[in-house]
Amino acid sequence: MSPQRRNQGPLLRFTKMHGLGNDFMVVDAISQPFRLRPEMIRELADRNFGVGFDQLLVVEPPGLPDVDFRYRIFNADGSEVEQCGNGARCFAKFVRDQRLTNKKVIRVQTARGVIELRVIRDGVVMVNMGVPELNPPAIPFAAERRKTVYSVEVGSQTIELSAVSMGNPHAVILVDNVDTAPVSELGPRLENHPRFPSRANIGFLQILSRSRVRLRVYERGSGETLACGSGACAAVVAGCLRGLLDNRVEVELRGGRLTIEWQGEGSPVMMEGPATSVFEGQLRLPGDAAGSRRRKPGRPHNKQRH
Ligand SMILES: N[C@H](CCC[C@H](N)C(=O)O)C(=O)O
Repeated sequence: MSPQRRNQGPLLRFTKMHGLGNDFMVVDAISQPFRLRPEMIRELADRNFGVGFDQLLVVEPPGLPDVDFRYRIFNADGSEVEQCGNGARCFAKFVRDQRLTNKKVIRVQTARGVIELRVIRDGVVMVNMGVPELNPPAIPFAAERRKTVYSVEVGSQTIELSAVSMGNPHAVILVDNVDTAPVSELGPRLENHPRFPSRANIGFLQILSRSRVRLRVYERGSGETLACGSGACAAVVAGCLRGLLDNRVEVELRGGRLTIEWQGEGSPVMMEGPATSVFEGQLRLPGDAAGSRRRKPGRPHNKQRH
């Protein structure tokens, strides 16, 4: 986004937010026109040359009769994805702060279904994250049949993992100590493993007790984040299915704590946690930002399998 080109396009208003340090650029695409190519999203995600964020969250008008908004999610690599739990809490705070609604129970349509956001008080939101998907083809994960723990070959290693979808795909690996877990080495190799045809978020789970865990997540399309809401949900589901956790679990992430509840197969995962606004900003997009087909030279097109 060269400076001289910066002054050609429209001004874009946004709010910078985070959920336990998992940070977002949030855009109201109802009150202002907004459409960005993946390359532009990658530029805006850059923490030196752009705004800097793990995900871009976009608020759009509803596409279904019984929902309040459409909720679109883009990773820092520009890939559009199906779910973002920390983002959902921030979404609820954003639409109320921006006076787009005064509801305290907000139904939003994502790429993988409808989720319900319940504002407990300002800055604290409970999200019904939906029923986890465990059947391999729906995750998607390549396996002959559904198992609680799969063995996956990564180079010369065999990794034991659980596979869960919260709308987005997750692998969950048990570790003795998240502080020494091979997040940066194993995370990207599993994120892009062929058995995850849509890639995956990789969670490293340390069990402290039946109601307390620690978790680090190497996120699909963004790398390790300080917190991952859908990852916390997937980790609790995996731990419960392994018989290691009770129904209500405190998940300690590097950015803070989430409360996750799951009553077992067929029931939705409930997540409660904070949502924080940091600042409001505006930026001028390059004149051709809004989606002309001309590709920018130079940047390798990111490997996106969506
Ligand atoms: N990286 C994720 C999207 C964001 C999830 C995370 N930030 C959360 O809070 O759930 C994916 O590609 O599925």
